[in-house]
Amino acid sequence: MNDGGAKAETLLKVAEIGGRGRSLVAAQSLRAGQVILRESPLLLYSAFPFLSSVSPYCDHCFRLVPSSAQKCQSCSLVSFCSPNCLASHTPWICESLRRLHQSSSAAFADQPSDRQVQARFLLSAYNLAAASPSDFQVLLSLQGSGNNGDSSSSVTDSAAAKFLHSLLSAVCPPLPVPISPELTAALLAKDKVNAFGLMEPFSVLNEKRSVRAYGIYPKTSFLNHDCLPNACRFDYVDSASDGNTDIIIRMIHDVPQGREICLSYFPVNMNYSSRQKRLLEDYGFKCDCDRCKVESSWSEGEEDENDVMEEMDDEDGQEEEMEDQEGDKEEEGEACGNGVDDESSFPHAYFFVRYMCEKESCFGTLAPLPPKTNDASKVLECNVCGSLKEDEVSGN
Ligand SMILES: C[S@@+](CC[C@H](N)C(=O)[O-])C[C@H]1O[C@@H](n2cnc3c(N)ncnc32)[C@H](O)[C@@H]1O
Repeated sequence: MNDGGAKAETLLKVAEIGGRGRSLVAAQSLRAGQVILRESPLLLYSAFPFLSSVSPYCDHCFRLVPSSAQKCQSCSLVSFCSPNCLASHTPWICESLRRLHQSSSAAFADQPSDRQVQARFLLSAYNLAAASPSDFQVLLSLQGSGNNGDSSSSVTDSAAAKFLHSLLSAVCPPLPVPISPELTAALLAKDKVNAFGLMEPFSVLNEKRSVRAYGIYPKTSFLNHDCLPNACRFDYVDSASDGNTDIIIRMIHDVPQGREICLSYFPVNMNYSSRQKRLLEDYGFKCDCDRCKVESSWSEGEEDENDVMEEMDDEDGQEEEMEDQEGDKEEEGEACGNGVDDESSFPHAYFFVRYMCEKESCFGTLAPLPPKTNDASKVLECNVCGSLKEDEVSGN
C-alpha cells in the first residue's frame, strides 16, 4: 500500500471556504487511485454498549480476539489480543468502566444505548487530556462546540451532555484533569461531527454491518462532504500488519490543483431527503452540492433510493456521453448540465455507473487501486466489501 500519509503536506493544504469552514484542497493535481492521506487515530473507542454486550473485538486494535484471549482481570469488561494492546488499558479507564458497570444499570436504564458509547468516548477523551495534553488540544481544535448556537447541537445533545457529565463525575475515580460540563458538551459535539466508524466486514448475510469502533482522525476531519465525492476512505481493520486502524483516503478520479477534496459522509445511494436530514441533524448544514441542486427539484417518487438504482440502469446509454466530464466539477456543471435548469434529470448517473459497487446491498464506493505507473490502475476496489472490478470505462 502506497503510504500517502508521509506526503500529505505536499499533496493537500488546509483552506477556509466560505460557509464550509476549513477544508482540504489539492496542493497539486491529484490522480485517480492516489493515496492522499493515511492517518492513525488520535483516539479510538469501542462502539459496543458495555452494559449490554460483550465486544468480540480487542479493545485496543479492534481485530477479532482469538478465543484464547483474556478479559481484563480487573474490570472483566473488555478483552485484548496481546500484552501490547492490554498496555493501552489505563488503570483509570479500567476502574471507571468497572464502577460504571457496577453502579449504573439503573442510571442508564432510561437512556438510549448510544449513551453508553458516548460514555466510552468521554472516558477516552478525559484519559487523553491527562496522557497527552498536546493531542487533547488537537481534539479541542476540531469542529463542534456544543453551544446552543451550534447548528449541529440539539436539545437532546445538551441533555445527554449534562447526564453524562454528572454521571461520570460522580461514579468514576477523580477525573484525571479538571473537566467542566461545558467542556464535556464540546467534546461530545466534536465526536458527533468528526468520528469515523470502523465497520464490521461486509457480507450479504451481514448487510446491516455494525460499527466496531469509532475513531477521531484529525487531518481527515478537515475533509468536507459532497454527495458526489472525489475521494473516499478505506480501512483494513483485520489486516495483520501495523496500522490496521489507520484511515486511508484515496482519490476516486483525477482532480486539478486547487480543487476541494470531499468525502461523502455516508453511502452515496441515499436519497435527497434522507441526505439533507442527516446532514442537517448530524452535521448542522444544508447541502447545496451539484447533485443536491438537481435532486431538490425531483418529485418524491423520483427520489426513492431504489428508483435511483433503476434510473441508473435506464441511463446506462448516457455513459459514453458523460465520460469526458469526469473529474472537473465546473466543467461537469457546464457540459453535463448540472444546473437545475438543464433538461437532464439525472446528470450524475455516470458516477453511479462507474463508482458505485454493484454487489447487492453493498452501496460502497469504488476507487482505482493506487497507480503503480504513470497510468491510472484499471482495477477499482470497493471501500465497503473490498471486491475488485475491472474499470470498463477507463479511457487509459
Ligand atoms: C468533519 S468537519 C469538516 C471540516 C470543517 N469544515 C472544519 O472547519 O473543521 C464537518 C463539518 O464541516 C462542515 N461541512 C462539511 N461539509 C460541508 C458542506 N458541503 N457544506 C457546508 N458545510 C460543510 C459542517 O459544519 C460539518 O459539521
